[in-house]
Amino acid sequence: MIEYVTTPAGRPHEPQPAEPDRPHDPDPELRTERAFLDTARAALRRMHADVVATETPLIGGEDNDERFTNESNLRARWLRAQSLVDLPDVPLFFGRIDYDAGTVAEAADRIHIGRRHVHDEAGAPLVIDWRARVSVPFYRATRTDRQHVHRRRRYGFSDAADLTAYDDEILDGTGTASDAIDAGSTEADAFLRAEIERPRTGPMRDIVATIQPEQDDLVRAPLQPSICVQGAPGTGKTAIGLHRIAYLLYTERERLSRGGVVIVGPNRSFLSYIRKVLPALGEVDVRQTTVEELLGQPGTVGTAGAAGTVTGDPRAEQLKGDARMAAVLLRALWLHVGTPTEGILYTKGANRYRVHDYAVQEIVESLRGATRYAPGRNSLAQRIAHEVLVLMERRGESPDDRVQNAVARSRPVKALVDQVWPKVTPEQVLFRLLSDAAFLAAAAGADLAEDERAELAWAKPPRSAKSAKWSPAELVLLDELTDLIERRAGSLGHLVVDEAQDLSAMQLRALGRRCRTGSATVLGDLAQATSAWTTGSWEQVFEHLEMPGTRLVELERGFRVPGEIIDFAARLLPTIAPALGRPTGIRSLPDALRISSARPAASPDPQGFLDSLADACRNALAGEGSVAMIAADADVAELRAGLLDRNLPSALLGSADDAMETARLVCVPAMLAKGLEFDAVVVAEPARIVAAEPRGMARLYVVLTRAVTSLHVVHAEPLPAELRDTAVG
Ligand SMILES: Nc1ncnc2c1ncn2[C@@H]1O[C@H](COP(=O)(O)OP(=O)(O)OP(=O)(O)O)[C@@H](O)[C@H]1O
Repeated sequence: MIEYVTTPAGRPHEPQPAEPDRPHDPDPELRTERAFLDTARAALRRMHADVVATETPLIGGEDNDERFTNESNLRARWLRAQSLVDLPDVPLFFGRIDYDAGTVAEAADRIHIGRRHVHDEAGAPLVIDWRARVSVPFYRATRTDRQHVHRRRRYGFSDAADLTAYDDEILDGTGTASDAIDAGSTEADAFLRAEIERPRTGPMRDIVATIQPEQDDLVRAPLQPSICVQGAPGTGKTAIGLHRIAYLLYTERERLSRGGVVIVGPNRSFLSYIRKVLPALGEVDVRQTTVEELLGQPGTVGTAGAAGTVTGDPRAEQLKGDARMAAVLLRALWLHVGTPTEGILYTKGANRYRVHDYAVQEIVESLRGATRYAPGRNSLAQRIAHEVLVLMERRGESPDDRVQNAVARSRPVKALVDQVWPKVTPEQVLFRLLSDAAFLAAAAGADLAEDERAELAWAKPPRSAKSAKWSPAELVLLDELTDLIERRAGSLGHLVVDEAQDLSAMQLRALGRRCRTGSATVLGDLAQATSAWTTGSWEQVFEHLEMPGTRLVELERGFRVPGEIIDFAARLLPTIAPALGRPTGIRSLPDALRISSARPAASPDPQGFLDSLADACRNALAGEGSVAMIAADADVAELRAGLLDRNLPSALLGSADDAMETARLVCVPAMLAKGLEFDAVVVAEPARIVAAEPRGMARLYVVLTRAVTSLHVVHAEPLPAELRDTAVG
């Protein structure tokens, strides 16, 4: 429970950083910019203090509406204060554009662009939000299409967010020779490279200072239609999704805050990795969750779990994620509605009214499938009651609505409804489906073959629906049944689904249901599909989400992985995703890839292998930034113990949310590597990663594409054939 405080002295007043002590800088322009930064930070502190100091008026009274209004007002102010906290390590602005004189009405021609809007006491803007329309040319203007921009300035900052340098691009060629470095984009590329190569020390950072034009196009795409980004590893999909949320909250805040915005990621480790991006962009109210949590299934998948995790029999779990299950469940539910063989006799005083079985049959048939299951039960009771009322009227009575309701609730009507259209829970229906072969056969119709039904059914059914321990895939089926029984309100304003290629058809249906009136940003890479139930085509994903008009965009320009590494990993593509384009890396690092054969495969020697692995890790740790040792899930603990024995302290990813921040060397089970990145990566024994699961080759592709600076593959067993014969040594 969050506490909202109304007094100036109370939280959420965070400590605000003071201006740093700086050595005197000889460059007057830099001095001016630094002074401007100080002014802007002071203004932000004042804005924050104003919000904290303002009393939120509370409405008296204790009824629900008044309490709700008070809570909402306090929360809104709390959120506003949070969004105005000056984060000590996040620069307040990162760029500036100088427009041609007179371009921007009611504002200066020179604007500083930052993560949020800052204004002075008189209300004049000091820093303009990057999301504002007037900021767009910062990202889009080129020398050939300069959009009235004369100069684009980018700033360099120290780790403490102190301004240390600036670089200018003069787009109209009127600058001095020294200013006019290459406006074509060498400068921009250098900035981008520096930003990408800045060593990583923990969670993901925002990319707001260097968003590329093709990314900007997606970040600023309107709320409708939904968009899907198919992108090779490191093309910035996750970054785009997060910045898009921040952008949409800026342009459509009211609409979105009504339904809410949710980002769905593959597992807790990934969510922990991305958790700081939106707060750095001033957005503190976005739910970041896994599919399991969103479906209200906490605990089914723990820290180490992942969407696409198969906990039961893999083939059965795959079938349970199959789109055909939607039809099977629908039939299974409606099979509970029987054919009435008797009518009812309703008695009131000396009068008796009979509704015949054929009349009840007609009502049941007209309702079957025309409503959700639960409201159908009520309708049946009401329609029978209506028949009774007609009989009453025929006898000259004049019954009103109250009489109809009383009849609908009467014992004979209730008994008939319970018999013909029984009350059921999702658990009862699924329990029956998976434990009663005849019922499953009837519900399956032509949708499931006999052998599939045999695989789907429980080998050892639990004793009752109540004592069943549902697997993740079964919980998704329960979610579908819940909606079939009583329609769910699906009011999310916007949904971002990352690593969407791994979701089953039934999971996608569950997500789409929660966003019936909103829109979605779907992010993923078919080549990184590792779950058994992946649908394999984006068109099918849109169909399952029930978002047929989704716009599909493909990105191939990779920012994370150097060309040398992506070329190596891409050798797997003809095997795992032959239809996809070949990714490229925007950077080339000649020594980025190393492959070490630890011992001849014929004489495996665990100690020798561990020594080689430890050497590779030590070597990686000699560079800057984060280091990961990635191995098959079953091997990680043992390999980590071997590294610890060799004096290499490390954290185990999945053991705690902040594992990536507690040690420079992180041991990562291959299953959790998706979506993450590290400056240096050491991969242990690729063949075992491939052998560990049916789509092991795709898993290896994921693992090989996590490195920003260096990848070292250590193996004793032969490499997969696609990766052999490399000149790298
Ligand atoms: N325009 C950019 N400027 C600076 N860094 C960028 C830019 N675009 C992407 N990056 C960086 O590249 C890395 C990869 O980005 P991201 O994780 O969003 O890629 P992805 O497509 O989701 O990758 P994957 O498919 O592996 O999950 C991140 O460190 C991100 O910050």
